[in-house]
Amino acid sequence: MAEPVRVCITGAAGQIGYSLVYMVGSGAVFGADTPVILHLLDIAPMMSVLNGVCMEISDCALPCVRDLIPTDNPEVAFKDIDAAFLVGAMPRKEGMERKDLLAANVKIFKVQGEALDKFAKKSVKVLVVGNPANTNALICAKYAPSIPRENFSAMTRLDQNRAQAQIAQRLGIPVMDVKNIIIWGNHSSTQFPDVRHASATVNGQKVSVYDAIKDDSYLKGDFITTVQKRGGAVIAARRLSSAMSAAKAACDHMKSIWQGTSEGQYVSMGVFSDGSYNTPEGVMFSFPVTIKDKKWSIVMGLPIDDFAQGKLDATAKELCEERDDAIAACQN
Ligand SMILES: NC(=O)c1ccc[n+]([C@@H]2O[C@H](COP(=O)([O-])OP(=O)(O)OC[C@H]3O[C@@H](n4cnc5c(N)ncnc54)[C@H](O)[C@@H]3O)[C@@H](O)[C@H]2O)c1
Ligand SMILES: O=C(O)C[C@H](O)C(=O)O
Repeated sequence: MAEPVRVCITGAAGQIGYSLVYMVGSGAVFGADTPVILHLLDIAPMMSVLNGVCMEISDCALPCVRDLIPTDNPEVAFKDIDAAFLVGAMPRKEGMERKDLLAANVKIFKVQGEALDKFAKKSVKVLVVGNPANTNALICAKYAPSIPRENFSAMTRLDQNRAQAQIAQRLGIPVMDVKNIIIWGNHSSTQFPDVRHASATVNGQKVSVYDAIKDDSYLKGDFITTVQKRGGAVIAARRLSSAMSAAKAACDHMKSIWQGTSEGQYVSMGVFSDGSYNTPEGVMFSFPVTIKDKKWSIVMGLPIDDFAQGKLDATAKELCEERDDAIAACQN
């Protein structure tokens, strides 16, 4: 068996945590032959619930789980970790936008950035799930200056999965036959789910999604708004924000980092913008990326038409506003 990977999951006593701890423990992310030591962080009042989660994980008798470390102490949670899923944060309620969570959540990511900086391995890969995810990831990285900023990313994989599922359902094909849908920008209602470069395999033939769907007004209208508003629709239906699908997407995201992307395929994640595609440098912008040896590269050279450029500009503007608000909130 390989060396154990130390994995921290924050908010482990919460909704997403309940699915995520199991999925990571089952070997779905780091591999069925890789033992994991799970560092599970939550706040002090949740320790009894967290102990219950640990009892259940233990009762699952998962071969990959080498050890469980439940704690409310960030030093213990982040000590020598290889990977972190930063989930612990307040979820939004009906009627809120994700950016309304900024004031409540951003300081958690400042404190956790400082703790990661002190206690985690410098090679740690940090995935931020807690909302507003892009801007929380930016703040977390800012307060962890000794860790390369490329090691931080924000989750837009749930949006990618949602978009892929919508197209597959529309075409009546399996989800795996839809490839390379892109989520640009913020994990918010300004995100741009883009199928212009995506392909679908229909009746054994690989064609562009545009040619397969043959409905411009759907692809430029309802498809985009459905994906943009899917989180809110789940909240309206469940009275709770998405959890199982969020945990699955977090696993997909970290698995892409750990195991790389396959030839010809890309995935979307919020990463530091280097100004590519005329986006503002330094914000955590969701781009299509390929990954090799745990390092991501933005897919370059995709044509951007006027419609797409308008969408990219709108989500970029929101990310700049969030960044400025977050930096101000951290100084109070
Ligand atoms: N990026 C995405 O696609 C995506 C998808 C779904 C949910 N989310 C976000 O994920 C976050 C968690 O959602 P949830 O449904 O699991 O919420 P939840 O309220 O069920 O669980 C959150 C957990 O985090 C804990 N927590 C709070 N502050 C903490 C801290 N400082 N350190 C450690 N733990 C802390 C809470 O005690 C709780 O157990 C929310 O912000 C939600 O909006 C993001
Ligand atoms: O929408 C939310 O607030 C939760 C999450 O970000 C989601 O997309 O489901």
